[in-house]
Amino acid sequence: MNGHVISTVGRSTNIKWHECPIGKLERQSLLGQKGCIVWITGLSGSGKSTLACALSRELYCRGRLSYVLDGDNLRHGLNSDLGFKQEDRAENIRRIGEVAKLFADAGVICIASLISPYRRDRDACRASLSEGTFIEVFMDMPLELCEARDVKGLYKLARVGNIKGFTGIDDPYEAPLNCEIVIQQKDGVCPSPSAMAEQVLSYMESKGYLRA
Ligand SMILES: Nc1ncnc2c1ncn2[C@@H]1O[C@H](COP(=O)(O)OS(=O)(=O)O)[C@@H](OP(=O)(O)O)[C@H]1O
Ligand SMILES: Nc1ncnc2c1ncn2[C@@H]1O[C@H](COP(=O)(O)OP(=O)(O)O)[C@@H](O)[C@H]1O
Repeated sequence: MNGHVISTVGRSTNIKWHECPIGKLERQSLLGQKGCIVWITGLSGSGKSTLACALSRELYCRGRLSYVLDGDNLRHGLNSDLGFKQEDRAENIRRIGEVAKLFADAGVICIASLISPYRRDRDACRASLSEGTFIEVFMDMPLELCEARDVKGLYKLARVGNIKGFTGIDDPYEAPLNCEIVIQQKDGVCPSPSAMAEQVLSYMESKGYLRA
């Protein structure tokens, strides 16, 4: 950011960016890792929260600092004013993306797990970050599996029309075209939570995220 320019951003006029001498690089070397966003997208019941928790625990065991932003959880607070129509989901993703960006700037491995059904919204978040900061993980699980799990009974309600606009039933889900990681069933069997976490961890390890 240019430190001297007075600018207008959205409805904020006459604002100026303040640089701090302690920046992302200093924080990263303190933590021994690279701040980034692991963005887990997929249908309800596809295992996003399960992977987020397993990954966070594995990182913790390896002495790495992470923080989980779960769509469901953030809807209890920051995003409690949002519903599920397209513009609300877009705003949900934009806000979580902005919060995740702050965590990544803090040097933290931020794990965002939310349906984020629209490609455009996910791509906008990616585009607002520097190269390599956004690691998109697609939970490529068949609708039939997610629906069979139906932990919260929401698919059942959606099928009988008691929930309108439910992702995968009567609302769209746009799969990523070029994501970094795809989690899939093998021979019709879903990998265990720790195997899913291991797949993400080995990607992170090989790309150097787990060192400053
Ligand atoms: N209409 C509709 N469509 C999809 N999901 C619904 C809906 N209504 C409520 N829920 C519950 O909300 C959870 C999804 O919230 P997200 O913030 O991840 O959604 S989104 O990214 O804004 O699309 C989702 O939780 P997960 O199962 O964890 O994905 C559902 O439990
Ligand atoms: N890899 C897995 N193996 C077995 N069960 C899983 C796996 N991932 C998720 N589950 C189960 O599926 C259900 C939905 O998972 P969850 O993580 O809540 O999905 P989401 O956050 O995408 O809605 C939970 O009961 C969870 O225990």
